[in-house]
Amino acid sequence: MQTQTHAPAPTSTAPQLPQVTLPRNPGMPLDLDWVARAQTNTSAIERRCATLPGRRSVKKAYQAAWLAKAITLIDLTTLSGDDTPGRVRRLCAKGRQPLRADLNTALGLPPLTTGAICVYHEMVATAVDALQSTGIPVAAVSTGFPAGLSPFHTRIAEIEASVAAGAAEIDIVISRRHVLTGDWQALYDETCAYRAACGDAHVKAILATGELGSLRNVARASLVCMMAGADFIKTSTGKEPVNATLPVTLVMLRAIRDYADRTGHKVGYKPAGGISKAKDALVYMAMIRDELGPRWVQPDLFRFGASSLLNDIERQLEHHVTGRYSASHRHPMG
Ligand SMILES: O=C[C@H](O)COP(=O)(O)O
Repeated sequence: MQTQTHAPAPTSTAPQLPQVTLPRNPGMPLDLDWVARAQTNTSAIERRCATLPGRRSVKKAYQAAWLAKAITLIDLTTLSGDDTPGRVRRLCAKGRQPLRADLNTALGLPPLTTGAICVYHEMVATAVDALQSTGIPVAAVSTGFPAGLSPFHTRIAEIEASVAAGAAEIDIVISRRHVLTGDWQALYDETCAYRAACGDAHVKAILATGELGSLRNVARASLVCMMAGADFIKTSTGKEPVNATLPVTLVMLRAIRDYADRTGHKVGYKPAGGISKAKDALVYMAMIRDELGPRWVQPDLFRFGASSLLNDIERQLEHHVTGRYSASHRHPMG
């Protein structure tokens, strides 16, 4: 029988303005021996993931604190073909004040913000303008998102244009074919070029894990992207048939741990796509805390890529305060 543990409340629910205080991952030369040694034990990984939600539930008093913390870790995202400046401005307003003021007060929380606002390049200028003097970074999905199959020079130009428009973080998509053909040198070179084009903007490397074929490929691609200087590794675009999962998360977190042990550089993690329930967010947070420690549960090292998670977290916090759930249509965005 599984025993439920009460995870301690996060040390602080007030890391509101995401400040990157860590030195960036500078990368390292491609180490093909290390890449080849990366293995995964799928059945052990699946067993561990199956038991985690029961073993690491967060109960009552701590739950609200963890959910408030989760809000600060969200890259609040809109990546739709029908995005408009108006929608992006509303999203930014939600990012500035993600929780209804009465709930914020009742919970005794300081002002919260989301970790970032994540949009297509075309919407970067609008988001930057809407977030002026908030300290909330704008993340742009560039490099021919989501497939990453546009000509290489246009992918580089897109990064440069997003940075020039004010994006502080660039979510790049890797070429899946380099992984599927085992061309690690090509993946490394591509990611190095993206990082160079980003300049001071931080690089989140989207692996599109649902298209990589195996957990071993996920582990190897994670290592190669970190060797190439990725500041974050991210699971998915949200557009693949399978997006963030716990097994993929475990593999990527262990790659991050190996890389930190060996190089001393902490790389961030961003699960993205299909994370829409507060209870699932708590499981991800428990896993990252278990695998990497509490330092990683901060906005400079952990983000959820999510378009609708905030909606459910706000509903759960409303229930915590009032004992009632409001209809989800009362939370039209986030
Ligand atoms: O990077 C973020 C994802 O595209 C968001 O996916 P979602 O809409 O399933 O939450």
